[in-house]
This record gives sequence, C-alpha cells and structure tokens, in this order.
Amino acid sequence: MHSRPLWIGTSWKMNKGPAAAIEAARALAAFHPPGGVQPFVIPPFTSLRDVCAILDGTSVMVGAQNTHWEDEGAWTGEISPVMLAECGATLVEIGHSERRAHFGETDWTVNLKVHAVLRHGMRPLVCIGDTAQEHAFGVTHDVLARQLRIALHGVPPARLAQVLVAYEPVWAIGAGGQAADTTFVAAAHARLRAVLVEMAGEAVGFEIPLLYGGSVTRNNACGYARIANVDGVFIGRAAWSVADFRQIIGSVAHEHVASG
Ligand SMILES: O=C(COP(=O)(O)O)[C@@H](O)CO
Repeated sequence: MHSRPLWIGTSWKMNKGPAAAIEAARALAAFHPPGGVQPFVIPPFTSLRDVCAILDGTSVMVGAQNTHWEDEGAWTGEISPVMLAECGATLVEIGHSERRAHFGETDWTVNLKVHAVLRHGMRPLVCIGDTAQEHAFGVTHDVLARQLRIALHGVPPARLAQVLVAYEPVWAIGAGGQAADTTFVAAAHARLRAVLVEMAGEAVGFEIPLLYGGSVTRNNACGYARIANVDGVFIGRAAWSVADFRQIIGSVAHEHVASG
C-alpha cells in the first residue's frame, strides 16, 4: 500500500463567482473521495472564505491562488497571508506561470512569499516551469533547478516538509498547451527530486510532494500518476466542472490503490 497520498487538485483560476463557487463547494462536500488521495481546490479570493467554511471537516483542502509577502500595508489590490489564514486556507499557490508572465512575479518574490506562507502556518504550493523557448533550447532541467533553489532559499530543512512543488511546463498549460510526454516528465521530476534531496536531505527531500500540471485530463491523469516522483496532478480546465474533477479523482485513486 502506498504510504503517501496522491495529491489531486484544481485551481478555478478566474472562474466561478461567489454563487457558482458555493454551489461547486457544496457538490464537493457531498463527495467522499476514495482513500489514498488528497484532493484540493483553489477558488478565487472572492469565495475563499465561503469555500473554506463549506469544505471544513471534509478531506478536501482549500488553497489560495496567490499572496503578498507582507502581513499588511499600503499594497493596493493585494491580499496578505494573514487574511488567507483567517479565511481558512491551508495551501497557497505561489509562482504560477500566468502570474510570472502577466503580473511581474519573479523567482525572488516567490521566495518572499514562500517564507510568508510558512510563517503563517500554511503550505506553499510552489509552481515552476520552463517556457517553450527554454524547452526548445534544452535547458529545462537547469531552469527548474534554478527556480526551485531560489524559491526555497533560506527555508530550514525541517520547514521544507511543509512545501509542495508543481512542475508546470509553460508550453503545456492552457487551451494552446501541449501535454508533456510522460518520459519527459519522469526525467524532469527525477531531477527535481534530486535537487530537493540535496536541499532538504533524504528524509524530507523524498517526502516533498512533486505534482505535475499542464493539460492534465481524465485521459492522461492516470498516466502521470504512475510516474516515479510524480506525487499528484494539478489541473485547470479539465477539472473546473466538479463532476469532471470527481471523475478524475476516482480514476486516479482506483489506479493508485490498485498499484499498491
Ligand atoms: O495552470 C494549470 C493547468 O491548467 P490546464 O488548463 O490544466 O492546462 C495548473 O496550475 C492548475 O490550475
């Protein structure tokens, strides 16, 4: 029997206003995921508190899509980790490629946010990924190692146990994305695992969940979940419908448990 759960999560990104988010959360609350998986959902800020309240006491964890690195201050339009923790978030996604591409997120601000999220007792879900050009030039592993080392710089090894990492090739994300080949993902995750073991030691390095994201669907989710060093999947479009999300959870869980 696998000792660690498979993480299966979705971010609703900029979808589902308050009413739709509450309806979706209620549908998720009625779902009893099979053993061996850790589901999570990341709603927009406008519904974070409601979704946390609805899913409180269920096995579904709730996260936030971003955070500022300061606890408070003159940061117009930003949300602080203190506010996220008060809403009930247990995870905070940091460094998504869409934030890096459009909203000035950098490896350095990702590091500041990782420390802030840990400071407030939540788990950072650090998103890293190579661009299409970096992939084409064969520097994916170098890029991922750099992003990961900067993101986690200064975090004590014992605290690294709270971190989750999502490898999301930028060229695989979204409607125009091309899901990454499983052999390619296996090599990238093996490299990331080696970096984590180097940074955190074997005891912690092997425990840090490494998720894959980028055009995951009901048709390829099990294939990614079978890969060594892939500890879960992080899904966008294919899981925005709760019914679809539940179906993927069920099929991946069945395979995970069956493969013992
Ligand atoms: O962006 C992600 C994947 O989006 P897809 O629509 O599944 O390509 C990942 O961070 C989950 O939101």
